[in-house]
Amino acid sequence: MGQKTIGVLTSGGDAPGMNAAVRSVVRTALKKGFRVLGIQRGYNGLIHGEMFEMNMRSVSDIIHRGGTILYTARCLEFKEEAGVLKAVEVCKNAGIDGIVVIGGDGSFRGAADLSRLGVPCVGIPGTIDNDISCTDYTIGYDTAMNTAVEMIDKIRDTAQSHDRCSVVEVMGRHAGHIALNTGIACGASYIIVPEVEYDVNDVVKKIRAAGELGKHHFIILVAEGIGKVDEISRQIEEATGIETRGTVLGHVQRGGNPTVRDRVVASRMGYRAVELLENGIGNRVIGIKDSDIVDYDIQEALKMKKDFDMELYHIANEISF
Ligand SMILES: Nc1ncnc2c1ncn2[C@@H]1O[C@H](COP(=O)(O)OP(=O)(O)O)[C@@H](O)[C@H]1O
Ligand SMILES: O=P(O)(O)OC[C@H]1O[C@](O)(COP(=O)(O)O)[C@@H](O)[C@@H]1O
Ligand SMILES: [Mg+2]
Repeated sequence: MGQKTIGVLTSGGDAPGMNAAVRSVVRTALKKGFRVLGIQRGYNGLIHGEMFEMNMRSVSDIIHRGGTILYTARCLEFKEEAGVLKAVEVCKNAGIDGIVVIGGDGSFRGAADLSRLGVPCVGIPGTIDNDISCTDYTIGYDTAMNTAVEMIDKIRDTAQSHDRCSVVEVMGRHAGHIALNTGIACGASYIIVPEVEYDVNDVVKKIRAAGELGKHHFIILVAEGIGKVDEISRQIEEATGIETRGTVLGHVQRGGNPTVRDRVVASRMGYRAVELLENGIGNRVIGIKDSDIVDYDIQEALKMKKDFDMELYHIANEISF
């Protein structure tokens, strides 16, 4: 058998730590004697054959950088069978024996399609949202939350100076994990997430109760899955008479240098992904469970459900006065 060739790509929203994962995949594969192809712009680049051979130095000086040196994309064409078939053809022609796909749930659906059609893929969870059920943790989550907290601390300074209420929206797509953790870390008076039903009257009650205990400024955290920051701000201002401002943090949360945690998890996951492909095992997703690196069948992983941390939500509510 000739030399094995492994491809690596990043797909979906970028996440800090993706570069650390790419570096780990490339270095592990090269150490094992494989040829490595960097595929640019996710499945888009795969379909169009945008790829280049990588060596040890191709991943120098990137472990500390946000974004992804391989670029990323959301590729609609790949959601159709014809797009996947095109990609399979490209893989055959390039002699690709397996691909490491760094991305989120959408990217893993694509990886399952490719695996089914004969290109073994291993997924590494890279998304700030932490919305992948089979893993406790996704690459980028820690950095995104630390960035959000840094920003909200600044918002708090101005809210405090003006005796205002600030309603802040953080990312997370349909999940409230970022909102919950940044909310507790910023001392938010109330955290509104898709996983828990909310009534703006309860938010108002909480603000009033804290106000009676001498509080003059308030942070309300809202998950992207709820949105409506302007409407919620207006409702709070009308009901309490407290001047209220809304802020949507947006893409700032996706950038910046990855934290230690993101770099370490990315390095561990990249290593395992290559080990699987080395053994001819595809259609797997890597995860981390109770600090251990694990892997699952992609279809099974996509069927799993992730619990929202209701205990933490309860604690946040109890101590925010
Ligand atoms: N059901 C699907 N089948 C095949 N490919 C998919 C599917 N869903 C998403 N993809 C591919 O994965 C890409 C990234 O998915 P997306 O949901 O945008 O981000 P993420 O992977 O971060 O969740 C999409 O642009 C598309 O190319
Ligand atoms: O960058 P875009 O296309 O505006 O997408 C925003 C979405 O991407 C994210 O930042 C990351 O999501 P994915 O990792 O699933 O791509 C979400 O939090 C947000 O809903
Ligand atoms: Mg996703």
